[in-house]
Amino acid sequence: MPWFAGLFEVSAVARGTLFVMTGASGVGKGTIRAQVMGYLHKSLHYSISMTTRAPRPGEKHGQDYYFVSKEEFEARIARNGFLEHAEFVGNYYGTPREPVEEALDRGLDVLLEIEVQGALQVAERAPDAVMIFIVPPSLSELKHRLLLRGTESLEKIEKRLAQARREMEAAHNFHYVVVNDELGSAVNDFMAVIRAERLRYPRMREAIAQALTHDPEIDAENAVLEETIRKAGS
Ligand SMILES: Nc1ncnc2c1ncn2[C@@H]1O[C@H](COP(=O)(O)OP(=O)(O)OP(=O)(O)O)[C@@H](O)[C@H]1O
Ligand SMILES: Nc1nc2c(ncn2[C@@H]2O[C@H](COP(=O)(O)O)[C@@H](O)[C@H]2O)c(=O)[nH]1
Repeated sequence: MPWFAGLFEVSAVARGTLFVMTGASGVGKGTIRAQVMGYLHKSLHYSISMTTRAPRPGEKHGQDYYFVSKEEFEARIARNGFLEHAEFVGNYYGTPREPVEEALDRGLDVLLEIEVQGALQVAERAPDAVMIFIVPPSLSELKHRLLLRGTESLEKIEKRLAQARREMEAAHNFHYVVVNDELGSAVNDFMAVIRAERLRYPRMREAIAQALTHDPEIDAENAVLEETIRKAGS
């Protein structure tokens, strides 16, 4: 059997890739995600998380998060309804399992934007997931961004910053690191990771199978060219 025979047995839809973006609170994950989704909204499914934190002004249920009670969240934990979940500075956050599995099965890539403990759970449960760690240019800049964002009290900002120092020690567990200094460069780097991952061999099996086919129109032109060259040489 030729080496490429298996290429033709590719299932109709290749499973999508799971991309996990993590990093300290305030590093710019949500900002990068919004831009990336602007470019890739047709091929990348953003997983909407569930949380017990109260909505911030302007945040919408079902768009920014599913805002639920502690009881509802714990009931979902009990029925294994999360791909991952974690407690972060006094609230629960989690990724509902089913929509992620469904999108991956449909061949869509999926993006999670989650904190570090949850990302490490995904790395263990889904070893094929692509893990991307976002870092700030400095801790001073991280604090500056949280202060300017103005969505948390000073006390909560200090808690998030203390957590950030611990989280950055976990950076070695991730495949890629993107520095979010200048936003445009960070978005480009993030997009480069997605582009490169989409060119990995398992995703390119159909392209290789296609490369081994013939096109009758080009074959006919080739025959004419061959004949012309042969005549010119005789
Ligand atoms: N490259 C950047 N330069 C300057 N400011 C930035 C940059 N990226 C994001 N910001 C700003 O920093 C603040 C925090 O960004 P964002 O909310 O996206 O962070 P996050 O990592 O999603 O935070 P959290 O984890 O707390 O949800 C926002 O006000 C955002 O506008
Ligand atoms: N483990 C998970 N972490 C999540 C999820 N959704 C969001 N997050 C992260 O929580 C913190 C705080 O978020 P905020 O909206 O209150 O600022 C931040 O790092 C988010 O990325 C999730 O489903 N699981």
